[in-house]
Amino acid sequence: MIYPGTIHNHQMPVTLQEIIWHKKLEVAKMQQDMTWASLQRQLSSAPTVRDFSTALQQSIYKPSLIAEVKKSSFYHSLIRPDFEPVTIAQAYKRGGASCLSVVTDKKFFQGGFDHLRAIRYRVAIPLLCKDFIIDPCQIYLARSAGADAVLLIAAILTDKELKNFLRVIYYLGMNAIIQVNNLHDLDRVLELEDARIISINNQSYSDFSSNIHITQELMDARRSQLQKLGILVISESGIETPEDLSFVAEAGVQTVIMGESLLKEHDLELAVKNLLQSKFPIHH
Ligand SMILES: O=P(O)(O)OC[C@@H](O)[C@@H](O)c1c[nH]c2ccccc12
Repeated sequence: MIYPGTIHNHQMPVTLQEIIWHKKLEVAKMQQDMTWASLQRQLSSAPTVRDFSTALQQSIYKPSLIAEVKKSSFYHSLIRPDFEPVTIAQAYKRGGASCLSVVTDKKFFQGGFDHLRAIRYRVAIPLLCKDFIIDPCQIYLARSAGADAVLLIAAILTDKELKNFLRVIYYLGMNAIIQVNNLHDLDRVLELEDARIISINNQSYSDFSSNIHITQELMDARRSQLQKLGILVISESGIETPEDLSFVAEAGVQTVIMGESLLKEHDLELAVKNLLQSKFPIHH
């Protein structure tokens, strides 16, 4: 018989609640170490914003690609041991990625704002800050590190927080990408007046498994409303093959975010080129 006390801590699956619990501690510590004046100074010397959504819309590839710079994830452990953020970002750009997603969470993904900063000065395409945003100070820090867009996860924010954070992001001249993985959250986001980019996450927040049919399901349910509102839709998580890419494209998304399947390849530039130039039929 297994008693709860015999379960070792490292065997317990990570939950979204646990991530947020740690994120709250991280944010509290960040705020302790920071003054308003130093934040303002950092912001005023931040590199200018690049236009994330225009870069996606002007891509010659349909769907366009946001390639993700991510060293590891708690659910799939170390993805790329020879992780060099700038080298990876440069290869992605040469391959044809329109924008990059840079994971900045340290504890669960081994990312950091320093990755964002380093890439910003060396690679000339727009950058998304991929983190668990629960406080406006993270948005300010993302901007000062050179982010052009910030991810907001609908499942961890109230409607009021979503509205406030959107306002901060737009005030700083950036784009917001609002992530949803179910119809309830998609409908909440559609109620917001100024959502412009929505990302359908194919991932479950309970076991972090991915299923690209989530994209099809949500698109089938709200395709006309999304079109009418002129919202740019992204599909992310678990997109691995050219077939997966055309599957979500046929469901109606304009862009994909891909990380792990690219990062597993030795030659990243070639991996991106092969993916974007693969001739799978896409019917519209
Ligand atoms: O590596 P994948 O399966 O291509 O997925 C990328 C991205 O969607 C995933 O890393 C992700 C989804 N939501 C996040 C929030 C934070 C960090 C990372 C993520």
